[in-house]
Amino acid sequence: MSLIVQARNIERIYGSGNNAVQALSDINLTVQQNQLVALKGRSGSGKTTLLNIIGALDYPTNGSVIFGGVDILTLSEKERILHRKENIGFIFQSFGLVPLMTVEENVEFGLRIAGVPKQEWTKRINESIDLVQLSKRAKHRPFELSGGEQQRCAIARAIATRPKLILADEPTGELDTKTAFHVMKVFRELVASKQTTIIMTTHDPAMMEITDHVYALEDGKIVEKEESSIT
Ligand SMILES: Nc1ncnc2c1ncn2[C@@H]1O[C@H](COP(=O)(O)OP(=O)(O)OP(=O)(O)O)[C@@H](O)[C@H]1O
Repeated sequence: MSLIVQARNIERIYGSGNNAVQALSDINLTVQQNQLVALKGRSGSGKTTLLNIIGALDYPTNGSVIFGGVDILTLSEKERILHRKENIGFIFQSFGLVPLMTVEENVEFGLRIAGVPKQEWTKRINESIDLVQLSKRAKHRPFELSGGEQQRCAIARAIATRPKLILADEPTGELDTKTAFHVMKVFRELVASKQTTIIMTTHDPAMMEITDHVYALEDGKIVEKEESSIT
């Protein structure tokens, strides 16, 4: 097994002076390739901030993030954009779907941005939409979908590009229990087939059970790392 992500001594302070908020401090975390890892913690404990930093969407105040052996803080802005495009799939709470595009067009848009060859598109679109059980809604636009369906569309878009790493902020938060378990099963299959590594946040202990490791965050610090019973 080899390391895909290593966060070293991460600190993130928002603002300055009296308004400074210490969102993260002394974060050390290592994630092996083809694992499914969860971050848990109360609201405001720093989970999203950490995902943003690992995903090269934000800079830590101190510390470094190593991705596949490269310190991403040494990359230029252009290289960071390319790194995100080529290596990372994001499933975030705002979903980031394009309102005027149907489910399949949104997934296609993700493939186009990631630079996946055009001849692959149809297969990948059908496969990923089918995996999240959204085929019946493939021709619908986001405003015609429920919150959970929009979330599954965002998941389909992220998995279609087969990124090395998927960062998912509460990916099952909008889903009913049955659908949430189905999505976790899809995540496990992707990880088992060695297609990807997934770091997700969740509040749900039942979802944590399905992961390889759970990191617990409290006030911006990792307080425990649990091995899941599944592996
Ligand atoms: N842009 C910002 N400016 C100032 N403070 C911020 C900013 N973003 C987050 N914070 C603060 O940083 C801390 C960590 O926030 P973060 O969103 O990472 O928590 P979280 O664990 O993801 O919470 P939730 O489960 O509610 O999404 C919180 O105290 C939050 O108020």
